[in-house]
Formats: sequence, structure tokens, C-alpha cells
Amino acid sequence: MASPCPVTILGGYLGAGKTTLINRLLRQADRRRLAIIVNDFGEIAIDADLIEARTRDTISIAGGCVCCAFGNDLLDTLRTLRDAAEPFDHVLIETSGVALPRNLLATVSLAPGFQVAGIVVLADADGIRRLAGDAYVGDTVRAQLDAADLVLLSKCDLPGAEALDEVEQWLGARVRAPILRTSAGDVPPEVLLGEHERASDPAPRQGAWRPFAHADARYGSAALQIDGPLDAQRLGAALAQLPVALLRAKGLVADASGALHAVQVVGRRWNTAPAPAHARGGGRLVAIWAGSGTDRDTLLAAIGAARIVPAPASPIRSVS
Ligand SMILES: Nc1nc2c(ncn2[C@@H]2O[C@H](COP(=O)(O)OP(=O)(O)OP(=O)(O)O)[C@@H](O)[C@H]2O)c(=O)[nH]1
Repeated sequence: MASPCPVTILGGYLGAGKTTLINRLLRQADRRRLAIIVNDFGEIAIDADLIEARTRDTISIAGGCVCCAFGNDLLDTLRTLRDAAEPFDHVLIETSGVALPRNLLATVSLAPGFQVAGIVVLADADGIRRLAGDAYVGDTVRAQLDAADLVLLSKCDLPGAEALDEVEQWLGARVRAPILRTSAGDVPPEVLLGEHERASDPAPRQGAWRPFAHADARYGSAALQIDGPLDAQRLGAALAQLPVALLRAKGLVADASGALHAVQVVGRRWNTAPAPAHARGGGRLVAIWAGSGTDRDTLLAAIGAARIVPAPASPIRSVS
């Protein structure tokens, strides 16, 4: 069975920085093949033109709000993407600024061949408190934040350091999701997309799984090889409950029969699926969290909790 294509739903109020983030991501996409679905609020499609991708990979659904009026159009679009000659590694849906991202969950889960990887919501550091308290739009803004698996506090270059700390604290008190500061859409692609196996990728060698290419002091990351069978569902649940602000994790783990399963975690959301048929190699996991310093022990504990049988010595070959 083919593995479902992960879909990231990108939300956030008007002007929060969604298009900026996507453009930055596309510049760093490397070999990943990304499809971007954009929804413009209003009859004229503007956002699609602002996205710096090849036209065939950017699909605009114009004329309203993707969360309510576009169930069928979105399904048709996903069907088209699924039937593309060359498969996509990841789909991003940029919702309109007034959309409620949670409403898209149902639509995407109706689309065969796709699976929601997470809802990422941008919150403008300079305006989110005012917007959330606004008599007219406050409801929408708060519902967007409540739906988030991961909140990106955007435009962190605008407020001063003290105001930024304050808004982050305020946000932390009202959302369940981890919060990550960004400016100019500067988020490692791994946070939004995770690493993806492709048919053309060479199988990773044992002991040679590489750390993230985008090493950055603001993030801690780990790349682990895992020997022995793991319960993918238990691993996903354990990772999503970690006390550290885990932003993104993605792994392939073998079950007791040796079959590989993909595990996807975005903030507190997780899911598992059969690994792509072309996936090779043993179990491995990459994880990225906010803040430097290793949370190696916490990660190892989550992996340990998912082991199906006690591994001989240590199930972990390398941590980087
Ligand atoms: N100072 C600053 N400006 C930013 C940042 N990110 C985006 N902007 C600006 O904010 C404005 C809106 O950014 P967009 O990326 O278009 O926001 P959007 O969420 O796609 O907007 P809608 O499509 O209206 O929902 C643009 O003028 C951007 O240049 C940032 O990190 N810092």
C-alpha cells in the first residue's frame, strides 16, 4: 500500500506572514517536491502569484474561504495532485487569513492518499494580542490559535525584546501547542515538512544517519538509529507528550515482523502510516525542538516506551 502524502495546513490571520514563510520554504526545499494550495479571500487570486514556485506546483482556489466553501474544490485539487505523474513529497495548504484551519481537517481526511501532518498557525508578534481581543475578529483569531499543533510567533523583528517576551508568555498561557519564534519566515524546512524518503535517495547506511543540514543554535536536534522492533503508535503518542517543546519529529520504525512504519509528529499531533514501498534500511528517527541543549534522555525514554521487546543492549546506535 502506498504511504499517504503528508499535508500541512498553514493558518494564521490576515498578514501574519504565511506567504512569506512559504516562499522562504520553497527556496530551501532542496530536492523535495512540494505542492502548494493557496486560497485567496475574494474573487481575485493574488496569493498564488506571490508564491515563488513553478506554476504547476502551485494551485490556487480563489473566491472565498477554504475552510467552509471549498470542501469539494479542495478534494478535487487533492485528487489531481494524487494522480500527478511524479508524486509529491508534501502538500502545504495556505488557508485564507480568515479561515478556520480545523475545518480543513475533515476535508483532507476524506481525501484518499493524504494524511494531515499538522496544523501550523502563524501569530504576528506585533499584533496578535490586539487581534485576539478584537470585538469583531477576536473569535476567528482565537479559534485559529486553538487549532494549532505548532504556533509560529512571526515578525519577531518588530517588537522590542521585552515586548516579545511578554507576547510569548501571553501566548504560552493560552495555547497548548509549542511556540517557535520566527522572522521573515525563517523556519527550518524540517520543522514544517520533516525529512522524506524518496525512491531516488540511496538507502541510509547503518551508523551514518546524518543530522539536520540546517544546524541552528535556536533549535536542538537529534538523529537516531533504532535497532529492534518498535510500536509506531506508542512512539508517536510518547513523542507528542514529551515535556520538551518538540516541534517536529519523523521516523521510520520496524514492527515485530520487520515491516516499516512512518511516524509523523508536529507539536502535539502525531500519526503513523505504512512506510513508502521504496523505504529501506533500519529504524531511525529525526527530531527537532525549540531551544538548544540535547534532550537525548527524554527522547530515549520515549523510544524505550515504544519498544516491543527488550533490545539486547541499547537500541540506539548514534545521537548527533
Ligand atoms: N517586519 C516583518 N514583516 C514581515 C515578516 N513576515 C512577513 N512580513 C510582511 O507582512 C506582510 C504580510 O505578509 P504575508 O506573508 O503576505 O502574510 P499572509 O499571512 O500571507 O497574508 P494574507 O494572505 O493576507 O493572509 C508583508 O508585507 C510581508 O513583507 C516578518 O517576519 N517581519
